Amino acid sequence: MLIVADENIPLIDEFFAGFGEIRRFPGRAIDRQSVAQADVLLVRSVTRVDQALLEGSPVRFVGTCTIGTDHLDLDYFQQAGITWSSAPGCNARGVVDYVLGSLLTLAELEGVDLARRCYGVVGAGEVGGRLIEVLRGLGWNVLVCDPQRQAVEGGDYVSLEQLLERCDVISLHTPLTRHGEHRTWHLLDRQRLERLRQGTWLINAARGPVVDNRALREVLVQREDLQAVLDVWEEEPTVDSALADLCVLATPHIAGYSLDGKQRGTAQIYQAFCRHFGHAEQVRLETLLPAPWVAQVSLNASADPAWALAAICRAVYDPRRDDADFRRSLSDNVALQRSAFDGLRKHYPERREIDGLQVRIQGESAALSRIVRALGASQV
Ligand SMILES: NC(=O)c1ccc[n+]([C@@H]2O[C@H](COP(=O)([O-])OP(=O)(O)OC[C@H]3O[C@@H](n4cnc5c(N)ncnc54)[C@H](O)[C@@H]3O)[C@@H](O)[C@H]2O)c1
Ligand SMILES: O=C(O)[C@H](O)[C@H](O)COP(=O)(O)O
Repeated sequence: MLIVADENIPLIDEFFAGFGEIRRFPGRAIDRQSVAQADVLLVRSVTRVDQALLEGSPVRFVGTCTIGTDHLDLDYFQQAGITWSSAPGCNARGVVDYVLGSLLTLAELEGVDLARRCYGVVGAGEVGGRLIEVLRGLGWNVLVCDPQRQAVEGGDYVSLEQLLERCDVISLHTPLTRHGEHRTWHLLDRQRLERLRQGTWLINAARGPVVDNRALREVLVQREDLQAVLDVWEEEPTVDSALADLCVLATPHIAGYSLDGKQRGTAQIYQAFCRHFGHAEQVRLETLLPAPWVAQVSLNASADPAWALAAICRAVYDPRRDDADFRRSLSDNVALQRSAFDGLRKHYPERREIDGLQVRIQGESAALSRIVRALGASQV
């Protein structure tokens, strides 16, 4: 069996070495020639997998070690009888940690109390659902827009217009879809951006084109009251550096890049591969993840809760470092800028997830215990 894989998929040998030859390529360089003899294709989000790539190749299984599937032509797979799998939820926690870190940064810059803001989560799936749970666990006010879920479940959802009208923080967690009643391409278009409440914080860690980037740049120039955090870009790896300059935090599509999340992505594809080819699973992710650099933090029960929240989150992850690395990499030379974007992602430092942390509270504090619980960390 020949397995062609994106070179940025971690643990590929650990999971797949027993099954045949593995050939690695940079994701953006995977072409018809690379897959001409492949039985299995394992990709990340940067490889467009469609008829133009696969027609005439022997590929019968495609795995993407990502949550997003907008780079796959699923209609073609069905028509061509190609089995595929993504890795639902694999890096959802990483995105939640990114949003938390962004909120902490924004709160510090503007001197506001996070508990007094109204949060709007657009898309309540793996990422949005976990985020809602954390924010509500902290006792914060959260409104949710997810028309598909609303249609199936009924319940406590609001329309996008109501959410934009009432929320001071908007966090986007929809897939990128270009067709249909609920398409998300330019979901936040110029009209909606112009209507954002005074002082709104907008966070996009979904896909770049969910926000009209050009309109956002122009609106941010006109309205200094708005604050934007962007992890994803409409033409990435090309970045509108004028837009990046206007953002409070700007990062190169790394919101979900926890080590746990990336390795979980490979493990999920391995499991789908084993199911498809009828192999027993021999490798377990738990045996491969290294011990985290910071396993435990200790807080005194007298700590101010807002300070404690920041201390716990930042012990694990602080997006300001990613923002600084990204800003240093921006260049007017498009080729250099694109390769820096990919380089930062390829050499991303080890980062773990907040819910893997142990928190020791010296003394008794119901408020601190609630924060630890809400974050999904364990109190010891
Ligand atoms: N920046 C990153 O590193 C990163 C990491 C992971 C995922 N993502 C992106 O985030 C997206 C969401 O991930 P997920 O795991 O939560 O996906 P998911 O499929 O579990 O959930 C998406 C939710 O969005 C809802 N939705 C779809 N269209 C909508 C619309 N028009 N308005 C409101 N809600 C809508 C769906 O009903 C669903 O509940 C992924 O598709 C991916 O593109 C980005
Ligand atoms: O969809 C996802 O899972 C995320 O956007 C993921 O972080 C994409 O990472 P990439 O495949 O581009 O390395």
